[in-house]
Amino acid sequence: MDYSVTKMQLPSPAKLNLFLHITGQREDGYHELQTLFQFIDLCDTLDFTLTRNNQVTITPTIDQLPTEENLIYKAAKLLTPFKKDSSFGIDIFLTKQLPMGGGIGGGSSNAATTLLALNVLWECHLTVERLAELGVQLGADVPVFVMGFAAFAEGVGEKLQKVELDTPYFLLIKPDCHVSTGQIFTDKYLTRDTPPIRISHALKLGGHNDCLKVVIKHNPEVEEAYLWLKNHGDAKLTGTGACLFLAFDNLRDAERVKSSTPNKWQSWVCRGCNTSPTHDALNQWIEQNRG
Ligand SMILES: C[C@@](CO)(OP(=O)(O)O)[C@H](O)COP(=O)(O)OP(=O)(O)OC[C@H]1O[C@@H](n2ccc(N)nc2=O)[C@H](O)[C@@H]1O
Ligand SMILES: Nc1ncnc2c1ncn2[C@@H]1O[C@H](COP(=O)(O)OP(=O)(O)O)[C@@H](O)[C@H]1O
Repeated sequence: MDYSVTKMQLPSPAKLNLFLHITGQREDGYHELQTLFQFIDLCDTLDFTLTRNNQVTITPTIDQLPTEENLIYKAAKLLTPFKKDSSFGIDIFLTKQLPMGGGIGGGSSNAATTLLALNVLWECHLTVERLAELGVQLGADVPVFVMGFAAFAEGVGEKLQKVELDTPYFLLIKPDCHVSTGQIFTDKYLTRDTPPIRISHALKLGGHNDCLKVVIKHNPEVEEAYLWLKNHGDAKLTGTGACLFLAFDNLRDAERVKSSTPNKWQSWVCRGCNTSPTHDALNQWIEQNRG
């Protein structure tokens, strides 16, 4: 055994798309993007317990989501061929805090956290690059969570260049609606021809979110929250929404605007991070449990 300890607890953070440009569409229908990913310290928690029964269990189940469709389960199944011992199984306890379908990548993050944890507990010994390559099959956002650094991303989000960004406080708001990513990407009025920019341009000048107009058209609740947040600064949509965010230099200002946020919207104050909290915790676990 690489490690005698059979339990591991890891945070599974959300991401923000600080901007999201759609630069084209591939023949398979998927869209070519340019985006700036940053993690935030708002996290789910996953507790892993290694077993010897060759089973994958996840508790509690997510409402209306069969276990086989849970991205945590799919991630575990992807790693099964690489287990050092075929008897290895895993019990996973999920503490969900991240809203689903909010454009903050909770499902993708859970999948990446599972890949990283099982790679160690099941002694698969795959590189993070290989895990990211496997992970993209589960979702375009999985690679950035596996690699664990803030990144300028291209392709469908899997071609990553590491970046160091300011780490502001963010006020994150979730309007009370669920945006369908598929519906946004199939809308004929979606802008798909934003000219590609260079990374230096992206870092200096930022960008916008091409999905905003179409998301607002389909979801009046997002428009209402966007207009409200815009009164306080440069409000942005993350991914295909529904979550919106606004950056602040200091915690006090972020908390002040949060306290005036209408109760009908969930809201959080969080901090941007350039390294994924999953990686910080995993490195600490490895350091503590090395033989
Ligand atoms: C838009 C982004 C930006 O970070 O974030 P989210 O809003 O989902 O968090 C992602 O690229 C979301 O990627 P991913 O998580 O794989 O999207 P999925 O829910 O699997 O995709 C749903 C559908 O959207 C379309 N889709 C998705 C990604 C992409 N680059 N082009 C697409 O055309 C496809 O039709 C796909 O079947
Ligand atoms: N472990 C998981 N956590 C959240 N959502 C999951 C999970 N597994 C599968 N899903 C599915 O993925 C969808 C998108 O989830 P999520 O990644 O949180 O949204 P988004 O990419 O919009 O931020 C959910 O609506 C749900 O059906």
